[in-house]
Amino acid sequence: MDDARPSGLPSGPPVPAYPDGSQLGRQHAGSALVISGLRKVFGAPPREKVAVDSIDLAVPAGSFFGLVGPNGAGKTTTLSMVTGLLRPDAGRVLVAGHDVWADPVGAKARMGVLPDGLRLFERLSGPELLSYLGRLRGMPADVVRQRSDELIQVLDLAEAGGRLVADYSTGMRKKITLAAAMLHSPPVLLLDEPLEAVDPVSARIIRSVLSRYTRAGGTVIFSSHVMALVQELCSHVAVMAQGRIVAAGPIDEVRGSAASLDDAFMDLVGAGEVGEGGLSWLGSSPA
Ligand SMILES: Nc1ncnc2c1ncn2[C@@H]1O[C@H](COP(=O)(O)OP(=O)(O)OP(=O)(O)O)[C@@H](O)[C@H]1O
Repeated sequence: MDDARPSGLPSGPPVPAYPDGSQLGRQHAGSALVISGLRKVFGAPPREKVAVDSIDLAVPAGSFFGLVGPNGAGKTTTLSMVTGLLRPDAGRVLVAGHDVWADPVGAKARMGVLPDGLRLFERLSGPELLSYLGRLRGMPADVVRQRSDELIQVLDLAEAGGRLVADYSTGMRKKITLAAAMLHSPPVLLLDEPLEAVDPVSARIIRSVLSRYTRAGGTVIFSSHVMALVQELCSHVAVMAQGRIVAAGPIDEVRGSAASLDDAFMDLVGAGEVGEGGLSWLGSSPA
């Protein structure tokens, strides 16, 4: 184990190697994630929906990166293509320098994923699930056991003991999936709404584990609707609206002169206030 890393989490390569010899890889040698011209259209004309509209994005290695946007902006579709779950219509994705579609094994070994809609092996206990996934990744049994014990302890899942994942609460499901995502100590974590629908105690634990991971050199990319959380946790942010990236960069730059990230977000996505005349009936006598 690398002594420079905080204890309680598996060690691993914090700095990605960049074996991708392409111009894109060379141009972004300091990036944990590179997205170029990524596009996804659902349906067929005349009813097609451009969910992700040829986006470009570079996420610096070691950053805590928030992907924010209103409902339907394209965040989940983007993360699904980045993690190799959904085939893009066009574009390239490099994770730690490995092309997700040309070199899926290399890319997937370097990422940990918390996907939208948690599908788990419900009839296993938490430790059994981690053991199974670790062995699937080809990790030695003793390493899997040691890391799994530490993750279960740090994520406060030890009391669940042999309880089946099917009986876990939403917060416990997110935590065991996060443990599975971190087990092989990837340099990049991609998390779809890791803190939504999670109670404050579990949320605090998840936040602290993710902060420790970035302090140890890992890169976290997560989607969220909660602007205060993104402002507090993230070093960088990208704002998506209608399938496009409308702003991206260090959080202070994206916030600009606005009082908060929330205000900047409202300006960027063009959200309006409820007008004076709207909902005037609300609060009057029942009909
Ligand atoms: N499988 C699909 N088939 C058709 N349309 C889809 C599909 N998946 C997503 N869409 C559409 O693509 C657009 C982007 O959806 P997406 O789920 O990526 O947005 P999001 O930013 O993650 O939204 P939310 O914040 O609500 O989770 C939406 O208009 C959505 O209805």
